[in-house]
Amino acid sequence: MATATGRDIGSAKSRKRASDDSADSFPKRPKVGGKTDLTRWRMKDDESRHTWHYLEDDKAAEEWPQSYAEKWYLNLPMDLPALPKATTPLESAENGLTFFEKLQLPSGHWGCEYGGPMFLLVGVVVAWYVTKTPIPDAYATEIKNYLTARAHPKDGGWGLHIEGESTVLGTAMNYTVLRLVGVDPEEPVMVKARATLHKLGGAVNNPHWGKFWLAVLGVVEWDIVNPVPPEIWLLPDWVPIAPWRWWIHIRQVFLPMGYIYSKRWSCEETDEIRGLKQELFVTPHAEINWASHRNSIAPIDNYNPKSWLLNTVNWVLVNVYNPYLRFNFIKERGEQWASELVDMEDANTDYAGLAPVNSPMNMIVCYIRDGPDAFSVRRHRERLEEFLWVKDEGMLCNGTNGVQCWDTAFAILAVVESGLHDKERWRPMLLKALQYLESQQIRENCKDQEKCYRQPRKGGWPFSNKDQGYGVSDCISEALKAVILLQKTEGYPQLLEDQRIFDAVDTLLLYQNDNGAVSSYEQRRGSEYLELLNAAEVFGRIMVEYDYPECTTACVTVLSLFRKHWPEYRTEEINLFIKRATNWIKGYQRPDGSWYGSWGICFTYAAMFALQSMAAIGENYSNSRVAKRGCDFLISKQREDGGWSESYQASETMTYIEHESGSLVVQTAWALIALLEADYPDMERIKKGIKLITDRQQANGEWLQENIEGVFNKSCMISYPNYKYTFTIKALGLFAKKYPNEKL
Ligand SMILES: CC(C)=CCC[C@@H](C)[C@H]1CC[C@@]2(C)C3=C(CC[C@]12C)[C@@]1(C)CC[C@H](O)C(C)(C)[C@@H]1CC3
Repeated sequence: MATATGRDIGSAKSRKRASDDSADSFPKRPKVGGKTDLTRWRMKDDESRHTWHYLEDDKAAEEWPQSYAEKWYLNLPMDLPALPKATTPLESAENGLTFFEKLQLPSGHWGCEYGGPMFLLVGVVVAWYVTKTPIPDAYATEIKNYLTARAHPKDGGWGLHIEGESTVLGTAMNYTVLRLVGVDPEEPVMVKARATLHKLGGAVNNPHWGKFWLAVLGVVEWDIVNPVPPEIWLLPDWVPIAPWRWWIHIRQVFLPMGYIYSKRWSCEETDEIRGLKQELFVTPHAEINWASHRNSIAPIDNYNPKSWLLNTVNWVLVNVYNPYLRFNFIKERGEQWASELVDMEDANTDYAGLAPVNSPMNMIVCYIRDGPDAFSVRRHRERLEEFLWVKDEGMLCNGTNGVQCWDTAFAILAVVESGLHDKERWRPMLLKALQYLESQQIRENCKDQEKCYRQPRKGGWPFSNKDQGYGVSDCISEALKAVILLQKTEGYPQLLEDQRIFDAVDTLLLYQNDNGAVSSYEQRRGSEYLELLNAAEVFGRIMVEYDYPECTTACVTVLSLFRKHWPEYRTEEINLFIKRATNWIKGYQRPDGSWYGSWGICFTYAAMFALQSMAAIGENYSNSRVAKRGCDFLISKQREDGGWSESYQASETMTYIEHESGSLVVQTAWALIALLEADYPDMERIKKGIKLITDRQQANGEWLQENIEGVFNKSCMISYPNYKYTFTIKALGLFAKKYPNEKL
């Protein structure tokens, strides 16, 4: 059989079968193909633990009918009637809410796909594969469908995220996924992807994380993987590079990765692995000098090239430390401590894990260490399910185990800030949402908090759910704002007594950095110089916490609200916090009046937050230079049709770039919220944007999905499908509040 690059890899069928002793214990994958029946998929909301189930028979499907939310996730017809046409912005907001209410889940929150990154599914599938977890046929089929649908139309490869160009990481990893779930290497999708991978130099050009996954599978030798010594965890805390100072995501990934690297553990060889060994490389596998490719990387993957310092450290580790100085007792102590830290992470998240990169790695650590039947492995196996999502295109891996608390907080805020929370009509929905947030507040600090380098989390809210259990500054803030606003409205129950509100504030006050700004999961602990040790070539700004206008603003707005209602509680500290935070926001404004946003695209998203901060301290277009410049920047980007449109490339390049697809509803809403918060005086300009939003509203009240909204680490995009409701409704509502007599 000839590959698209002409090399013969031997037919999958004629190849020698895996030797019976090793391969027999592996669940055999049947041929994958076709489609599942989308009307048979159900998403179980077990107190916001989401898992997808495929109902095999009619009876089961009848007994568990598909909800509106499920139909919406799967893009199936919802058959909702057309609503009376909105004649005012407020009616349009209510039409939007009528639709959005239908998507609320039984436990009171909203669910959604959280896709975009194309480097996550590989972790889940490799973890399943090496731990011999059977992969249900319906999963395999829909994974194949998703990856086929998302293969780059130009060359059949995959990028770092769904909008990106094909890379080695994306292509080699997703090709591997497809092989592991049972796709035949001769299928057109594989042939095309393989050709692209070969053009990019094959899998030896994988970035670090890609090489790691292939080493776990035994497709490459460990010599190709740059060092991840678990001994680094033995460094005393005062050392400036000690890992407790790193950003939580890189820290929790390096931890299990280090353990597995140190063990040089690889899965036994199987048919699929033998196949991958032949298919992923441009030269014959046996002839590859693995060590010589440690630093090989395709230019397209090399977004953040390794520093000279890291290259030197790696060289010393490989050529001096590993062969001559790595005494067994140091190695074992490093492994032992890493293993204990993995256990603490598992205990603190009930095996859910921080995110879908470290979670499957932790599962593999447990498998290596505790054996296949251990509770730890079984529990991980269950929790891994929660990262998966099914949509019309197929099955994908979400960026976290959901967006539950985050979206629910914004949903409440949209209604309250539109002034609609007083209306009886919206009370049941809001009450359920409040009950949900109540149930998800984190009530206890981590077990062994100091030992595992966690900061207090009691009183906080996570981004997804309480099981995951990581407080994030802005998730705490937005949720607390939603809770306070509702609880201070007549007719809503006081589900959280004051002490629980104080707990949230106490936790929040721990987040401020020395310069007044606020980061994401923790206060900053290390210097930006640690970026010199960034080994993950595909991401920038990943080694330490940074200052974010979004997170800083969220804290400013909630603390401003809090002090109005509880003026006596920690008054001095709160006043100082707000002052220092808003000063930082002012100082962070760029000469053109913009702010760089890290979690949404990009300057538009940040402007919304920064101008809210200014509003919180009474600064607006007419009395503040900062607010005026912020508005002028936004206005300079308004398009002819009244909308805004920013490309994900703005996040990558840190310069404003318009999206080629024209105005976008979500970004228009962000810009309008910013202008409304800042009291921008030209109503007609704002109304033009409002018109764009209402014109795009469908008869049943919904808005359709447009371009991707979110981002992380500058280079990877991620979807927030509920933003097209929460922010549009908020923009419409704010406008209606300010200009109640304006018609559409
Ligand atoms: C590089 C690695 C380890 C990749 C795994 C994916 C995670 C790092 C991403 C996926 C979702 C993600 C973008 C998220 C955030 C951090 C990084 C995450 C967890 C946070 C919590 C940071 C603070 C933000 O304001 C906000 C709350 C919006 C996001 C939410 C999603």
